[in-house]
Amino acid sequence: MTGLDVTGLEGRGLDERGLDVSGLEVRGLSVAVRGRTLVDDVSWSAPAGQITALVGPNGAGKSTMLRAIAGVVPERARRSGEVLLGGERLDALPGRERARRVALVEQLADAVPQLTAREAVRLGRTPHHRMLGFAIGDDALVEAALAEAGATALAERRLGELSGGELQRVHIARALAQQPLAGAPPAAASSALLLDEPTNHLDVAWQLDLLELVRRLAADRPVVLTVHDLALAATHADRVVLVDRGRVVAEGGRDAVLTPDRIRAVYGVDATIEAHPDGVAIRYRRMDA
Ligand SMILES: Nc1ncnc2c1ncn2[C@@H]1O[C@H](COP(=O)(O)OP(=O)(O)OP(=O)(O)O)[C@@H](O)[C@H]1O
Repeated sequence: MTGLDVTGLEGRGLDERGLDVSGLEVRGLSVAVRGRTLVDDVSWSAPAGQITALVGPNGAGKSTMLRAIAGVVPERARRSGEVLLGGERLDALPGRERARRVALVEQLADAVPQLTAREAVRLGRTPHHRMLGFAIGDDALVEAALAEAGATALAERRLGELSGGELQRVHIARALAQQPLAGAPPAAASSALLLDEPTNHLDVAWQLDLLELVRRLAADRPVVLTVHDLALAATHADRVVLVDRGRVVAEGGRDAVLTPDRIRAVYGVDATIEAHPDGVAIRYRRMDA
């Protein structure tokens, strides 16, 4: 089981207030579309070197938050607040530069079935070029990204033939290729990886595989993932941010955030939480049962 030490930031870039400026920090972020508030003045942080799980009921605003951090908002949306990475304001950066710093792997990431995995990963280099095209060094970065995501063996396969788990790896490789010097820390310390429901549609073995990959990637960058399985979040994440109706209900270590009281208040179900040496198990019951 992963330790959940929210104060374990020694050796990281702390500013004079003790905040981790090498990580991702969301400050007062709001997103509204046609007068409806989807994300309501949320503030939370995701330190580099840790996995931060964003959890909450359907429609709570998790995907909208990740998209807003990556600079993607719905049409006619109004966004306010700040997003900092390594102490630098991301929302002030041009889109292309921002895309190099923050990579988002979406739930239903669009996949052109005819593309090979290698071609799809190459597209990750797009924010590094003025026009569509490739530069010297791209090939090596693409191969490094494929290797880092454990997708080298898939390079020549077409996306349309891949399983959900294989496709997820290719999407992660593309996200890594999008960032500066993929696979070459410490430059990667100034980039962040956002994964929207990365374990969706994966069988348990693929889930564990993916979470091991995510753990490796989190070694030198902040990784934020959304997940519905609270036991998985409690077992594999270092930090948990609980979201409900566009707001942050709680943020911090597993024990502090995922309590039966909070689960009841947010999801409307009773939960029994058991910590085991190899993970956390949660049983749910209807409140009136
Ligand atoms: N483009 C959009 N225009 C208007 N409303 C939107 C748009 N995208 C999302 N919403 C609304 O914003 C709210 C939050 O959606 P979001 O997808 O962020 O939630 P979520 O927590 O990721 O949900 P889930 O767990 O079901 O994926 C929902 O009520 C959704 O209907």
